[in-house]
Amino acid sequence: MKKQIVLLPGDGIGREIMESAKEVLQVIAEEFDHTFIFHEHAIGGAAIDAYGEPLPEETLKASEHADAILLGAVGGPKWDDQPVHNRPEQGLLKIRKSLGLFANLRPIKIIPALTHASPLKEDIVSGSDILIIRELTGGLYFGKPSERRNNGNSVVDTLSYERYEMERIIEKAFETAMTRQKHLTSVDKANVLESSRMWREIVDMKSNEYPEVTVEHVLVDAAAMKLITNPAHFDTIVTENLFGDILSDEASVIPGSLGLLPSASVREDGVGLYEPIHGSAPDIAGKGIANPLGMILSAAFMLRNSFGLDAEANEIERAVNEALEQGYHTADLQVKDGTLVSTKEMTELVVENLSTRSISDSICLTYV
Ligand SMILES: NC(=O)c1ccc[n+]([C@@H]2O[C@H](COP(=O)([O-])OP(=O)(O)OC[C@H]3O[C@@H](n4cnc5c(N)ncnc54)[C@H](O)[C@@H]3O)[C@@H](O)[C@H]2O)c1
Ligand SMILES: CC(C)[C@H](C(=O)O)[C@@H](O)C(=O)O
Ligand SMILES: [Mg+2]
Repeated sequence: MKKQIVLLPGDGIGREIMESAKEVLQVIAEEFDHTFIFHEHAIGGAAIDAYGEPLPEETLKASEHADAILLGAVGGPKWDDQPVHNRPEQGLLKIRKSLGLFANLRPIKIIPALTHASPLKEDIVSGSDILIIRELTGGLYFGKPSERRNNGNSVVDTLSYERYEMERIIEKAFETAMTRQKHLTSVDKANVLESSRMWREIVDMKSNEYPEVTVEHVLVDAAAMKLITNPAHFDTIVTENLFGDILSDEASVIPGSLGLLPSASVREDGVGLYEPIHGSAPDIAGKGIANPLGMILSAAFMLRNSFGLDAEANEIERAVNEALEQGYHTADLQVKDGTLVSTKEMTELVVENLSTRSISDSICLTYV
């Protein structure tokens, strides 16, 4: 299989972990006889420095023509003085919006080798397998007006959604729930927000089309509490943009670190942008200690979801688990014993485990 993949490393640790994903994909390409052609482009702060804007035209054009896009992370204190409309983060919002990537899938699972890594009690997190489906191209992030008024003494941000924007993400959530445990939790703030009342109406209407799916409505504040006191309660969660952003970072304590979680941002035709859910981590950028596994697992997510390469994605996930099983971990993971490794070392361990598999497989085949 031949695929054109656009790489957008971005800023901070985004640049460090993108190297890891690239290396893993190169090994997969060799092992499985694929051709992955990488096209690297600037986004975020790096693009502001080089082109004066966070999403240059050539980055967007290349992304439009790609088979899939991998993104590291954007942002950092260097660009704090930029006006809001030209901050690094706007590059990310604009690429999501321009490519119509309205559905953000954020799976939260316990990695088998990491059952002890969560700060939560093991019996609480045990068996957790959650998919947060976050609306990604509407809500407060994109509503107009968004501005200071009255000589800077008042401010307005706008939460706006069109009906079709809610309908398509809710439809996606029902469809996805049908492939999972058929339990859908819709998260909103319908006790206060008009937008949430419309959201709830649409969920209730859609539920008539999916009688097999059990639906519950949970207010976002209670959902935040339940997510970490009883994560095993949840299967598929659907929510609007900002609530999904906050809940997914919170949910990362279930497996043990923000550095572990991958995501896919997709539209109806399956075109996707894949990125870890975390940011550019300015506090550790440049130190070579970032956890590359959320990025590597995002590459696996891309292979499975955009290219249908299940065996290859499984292979990466197996190699990640194996590296952790052997007792290696990066500094973000609070595991008692084991060996602390750098970003590069963790990447090499994953790569070695990919290769080991091929060697042991061929030995097995010889004996069979
Ligand atoms: N998708 C994105 O590009 C994205 C996502 C979130 C935040 N951001 C941006 O990143 C910048 C920093 O934001 P922040 O500090 O609030 O959030 P962050 O996610 O960058 O970091 C939060 C904490 O988690 C740690 N962390 C994150 N990823 C890690 C990893 N892979 N390995 C080890 N530790 C990791 C960081 O060191 C930090 O202590 C901001 O400019 C923000 O806007 C970008
Ligand atoms: C950087 C920021 C705009 C972004 C978001 O809020 O969507 C990030 O937090 C994320 O989760 O991808
Ligand atoms: Mg976020």
